[in-house]
Amino acid sequence: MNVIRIENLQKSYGSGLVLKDINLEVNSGEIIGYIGPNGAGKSTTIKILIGMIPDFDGKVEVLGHDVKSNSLEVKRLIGYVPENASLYDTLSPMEYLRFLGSLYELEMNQIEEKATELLRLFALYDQRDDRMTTFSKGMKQKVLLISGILQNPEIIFLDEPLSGLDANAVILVKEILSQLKQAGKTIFYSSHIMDVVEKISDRIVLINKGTVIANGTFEELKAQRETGSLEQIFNQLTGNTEHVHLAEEFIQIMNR
Ligand SMILES: Nc1ncnc2c1ncn2[C@@H]1O[C@H](COP(=O)(O)OP(=O)(O)OP(=O)(O)O)[C@@H](O)[C@H]1O
Repeated sequence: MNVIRIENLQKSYGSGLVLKDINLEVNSGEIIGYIGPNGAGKSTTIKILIGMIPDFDGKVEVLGHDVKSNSLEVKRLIGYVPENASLYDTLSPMEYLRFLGSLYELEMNQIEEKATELLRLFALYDQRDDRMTTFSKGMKQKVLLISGILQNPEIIFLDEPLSGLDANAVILVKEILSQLKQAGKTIFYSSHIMDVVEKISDRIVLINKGTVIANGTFEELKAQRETGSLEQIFNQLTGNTEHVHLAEEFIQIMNR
């Protein structure tokens, strides 16, 4: 069953067309690794899917709801972990999670219990009432991860979710994602950390300059190329095979 359907999606900012013609279907229970170079349009796609960007061309449905005409229902059903640790950091983690939980109309005692326990699992229990202005990037990212799953959503959209996390937290999040998948959740996962995408994704969708240029399992993508790792496939498909020369040029300019 399709839980995400994207048909002929186009998105412009001013005169610049950043999503050219995206067509994509995601099945229930799949982990999609959504990858591409900087500026390819990954975050823009995710923001359209979660109903944050309403002005686009084409048809986008999430869990059977048209995101343009029914974005509130979509927002109710999905979880979103944004990139760049963007949260209200003058609040404490508990205040932030109470606020988020109440937007999702969760019971206050349920929010208290779940938030406290999830913060404990991420080693943030002792800081649960501290203002997040003093938090490191990774500590903020942990709070964002909790806020994306607090309401037990059907689909979880993660935009660079491992950003700033230490090695222990990365292992924990990878395990959480694979157990969420086993529990039937659909995960739309965008990241630049190729070895993690390679390991956790059922299907990898590679976009470049606003267009899907590859869509398949890691084994399928590998079978079409001579190269072995997803990082090498990514470099080959997005035309970046010049990194040694680029690095030499970089150092030469630096030394001038
Ligand atoms: N609010 C905006 N106004 C104008 N242009 C924007 C805006 N947001 C994104 N863009 C442009 O749209 C393009 C796609 O950006 P997007 O953030 O979706 O890329 P991305 O694939 O997520 O990149 P990254 O890997 O660097 O996070 C870029 O050229 C970017 O400059």
